[in-house]
Amino acid sequence: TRSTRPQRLLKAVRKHAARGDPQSVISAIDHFCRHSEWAMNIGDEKGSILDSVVSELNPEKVLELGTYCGYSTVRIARLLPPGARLITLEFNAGYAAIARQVIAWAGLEDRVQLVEGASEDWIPRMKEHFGIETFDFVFLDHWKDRYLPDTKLMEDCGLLRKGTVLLADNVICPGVPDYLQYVRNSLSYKSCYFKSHLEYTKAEDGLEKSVFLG
Ligand SMILES: Cc1ncnc2c1ncn2[C@@H]1O[C@H](/C=C/CNC(=O)c2cc(-c3ccc(F)cc3)cc(O)c2O)C[C@H]1O
Ligand SMILES: [Mg+2]
Repeated sequence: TRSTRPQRLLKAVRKHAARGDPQSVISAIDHFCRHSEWAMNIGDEKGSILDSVVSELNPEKVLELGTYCGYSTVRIARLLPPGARLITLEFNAGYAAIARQVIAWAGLEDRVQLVEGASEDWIPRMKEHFGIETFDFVFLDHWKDRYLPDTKLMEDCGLLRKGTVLLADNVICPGVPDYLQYVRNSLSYKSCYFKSHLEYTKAEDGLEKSVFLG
């Protein structure tokens, strides 16, 4: 049977990236998506904004919602100190299988825990199952209608602390209007918009950075 796009993306990583070299994995995926097949990775332009937010924050405990092929997982994990931990949630088994191999090729499996399952099932279990008190940084890039309910769920589960940073992809395209309205009007967040472009295209998109005020 025909291979899937994530399988072809992994093949391109194995062919063009050096094992243990996260930057070459990132470049191989960006090249594949720009010249072979578009895929919904955050990409190089918005990825540089993600890099600057992570580097400035130096987070110890990171949560990513929506792993897909692991592109943003690699972008974030490569910037973390070895003691730091990134938990990434992905409910599609096929995507999870590819992402595990992409993360391993980059040599970052010691910092990343990929959990297969739905965010709404795992967010309430972060404390008892992973011993997480609160997250320092959360990257939202899963189904767009899940951003707001999952943010409220993280608040209710006490997983956010004063200063926790939420960074949301795709706030223009495909768009997350309910989430944007919430973080921009809630007294519990200080929010700002980073204008950019939809990965590998000229269409407008952007990231919303929201700091939880407690
Ligand atoms: C609730 C939940 N729990 C765990 N994993 C979850 C989950 N919801 C989705 N996921 C997983 O995240 C991934 C989903 C991501 C959704 N992202 C998107 O739909 C998405 C779509 C576009 C886009 C833009 C313009 C176009 F013309 C076409 C597409 C661009 C992007 O950057 C995106 O992230 C894969 C899925 O299995
Ligand atoms: Mg996205």
